[in-house]
Amino acid sequence: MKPVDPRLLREAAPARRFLAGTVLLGAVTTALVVMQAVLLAHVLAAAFDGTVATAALIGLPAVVAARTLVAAGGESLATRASSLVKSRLRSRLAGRSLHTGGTADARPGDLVTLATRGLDALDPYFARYLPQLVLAIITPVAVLVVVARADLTSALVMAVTLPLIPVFMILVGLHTRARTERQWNLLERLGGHFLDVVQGLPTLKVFGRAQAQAAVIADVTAAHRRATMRTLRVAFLSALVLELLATLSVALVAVEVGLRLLDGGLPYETALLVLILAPEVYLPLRNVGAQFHASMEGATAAGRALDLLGDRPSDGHRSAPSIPARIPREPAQALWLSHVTVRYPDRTSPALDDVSLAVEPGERLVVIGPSGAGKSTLLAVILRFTRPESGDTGFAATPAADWRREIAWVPQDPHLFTGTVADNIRLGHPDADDAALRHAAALAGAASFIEALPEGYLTPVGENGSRLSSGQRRRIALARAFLRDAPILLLDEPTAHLDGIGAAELHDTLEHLMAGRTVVMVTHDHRWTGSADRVARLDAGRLTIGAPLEGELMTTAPLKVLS
Ligand SMILES: Nc1ncnc2c1ncn2[C@@H]1O[C@H](COP(=O)(O)OP(=O)(O)OP(=O)(O)O)[C@@H](O)[C@H]1O
Repeated sequence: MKPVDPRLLREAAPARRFLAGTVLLGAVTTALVVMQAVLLAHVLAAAFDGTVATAALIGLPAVVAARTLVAAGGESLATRASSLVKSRLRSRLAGRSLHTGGTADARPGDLVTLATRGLDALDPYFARYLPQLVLAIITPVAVLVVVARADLTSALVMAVTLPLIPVFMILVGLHTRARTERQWNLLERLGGHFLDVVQGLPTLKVFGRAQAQAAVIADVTAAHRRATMRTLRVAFLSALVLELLATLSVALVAVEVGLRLLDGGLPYETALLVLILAPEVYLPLRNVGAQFHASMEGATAAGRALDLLGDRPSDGHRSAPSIPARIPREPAQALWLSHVTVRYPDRTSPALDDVSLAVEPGERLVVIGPSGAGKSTLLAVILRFTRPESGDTGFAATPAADWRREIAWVPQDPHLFTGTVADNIRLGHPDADDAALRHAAALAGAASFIEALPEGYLTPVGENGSRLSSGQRRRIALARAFLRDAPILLLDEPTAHLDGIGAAELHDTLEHLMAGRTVVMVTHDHRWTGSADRVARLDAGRLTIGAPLEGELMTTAPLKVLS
């Protein structure tokens, strides 16, 4: 990281007035530092001679008070500059995220970490580091000029030792940069991964991968902790060494001044002035080193935010299925519900009201119904995400994890996890080899667009597939289902939000996937009723076999209802 990031300063253009005020107050502080030293030397020298320098005695507290006020004013101006820059960067990040659902290089979780904790860390950069940087430039020069006019030898000693501090700081900075960047990357990964896992928890549960993800979060947390400790260690050590260097330099001036004072080669008041001013030459540089470490996190985060505000999401194209699916085994447990009622905690009317149905092995049941009728709730009961308030099911006695092994679920908006395309398909069957993976992708009609991606199957998909179109995400979810090769298939609105062409392209793939499996499909799309073995209708939680609505194709056998 450079001492000052020019992009960040450009971003701070609207806060220019505040920053200019900070620089001006820095110059005033320097003048006050010199005045304070001159007055103090005068008061002490007078006291040594047995007199009282009244004017200097009155002026001294006034100068100290003015120094305090100017320092407070400087910090307040710098904080206002920081707030302006933060809110500008935040709104640009939010705008970017809204338009793209993330960026090519950042997942929504990363953006949240950046926009909150990351940009908050800019306060030390603007409120303390930048003002201190100004002081570190103005004060040593001004003090050296004052000392040179009083005593050239001391000024020369200071001029020789002073550059050692920035040289040493640059060396430490180079060493720290990589560590801070690593620490920040890990924190971002942690934020992104956590959000990713929470969003995709239902999918992880169905595929039995939730525990594995918890272990990944634990690993990233531990790595972040180690990186933070390493960065802190370097920061503490470098502060110690800078302190030592500055103290030795002041001691050198003190020895040289003391010897000449004993010789009588230096007036008492001049010696005092040099001794009081000597630490002031090194202090601002020492402080800027400390503030540099405190502000690095914010500056790194802001740099990352500025990097991200320039990228574009990529897209691909669709492909058609080519290879026939193989016939899967029968489910081990019976798929039936008897008098099942589900009521959500804050609702008076039930989401499913006394629903009974049985689906035969290999049968295809299509459940249609308007929005809010309870279709997703029905799937949630079968997936064991929702426990019925009353009623019984054929799978209630089976442990949920075992039952879910029988199921492949393609949700309405499939969740893709951070990782490669291959990782996402393998969720369906973690031990599957590459050949099986490619076969599943081909069956899902996903092979050609995956192979056209920059790194093929090893291309990272971005958080929740932000680099893929919604049709491509759906095909990856279908590939997952093909690879899972489970006897029961649950489909939630498989062609929702697709135009006529998109839905038609997906139709053949879905037919392949459904072939030979026990299928429950919930949908608004009446076109699917034509190929169903049976059609059920859900209305306000009640499953009915009523007369088809106008335009509906309810040409199927009546629904079997368990008594
Ligand atoms: N977690 C929940 N808490 C409270 N009420 C819920 C919850 N989930 C669903 N509901 C309510 O239960 C009813 C059935 O919802 P469900 O999502 O099953 O319907 P749906 O037919 O799948 O709708 P859509 O087609 O819009 O997805 C609705 O009235 C809905 O508002």
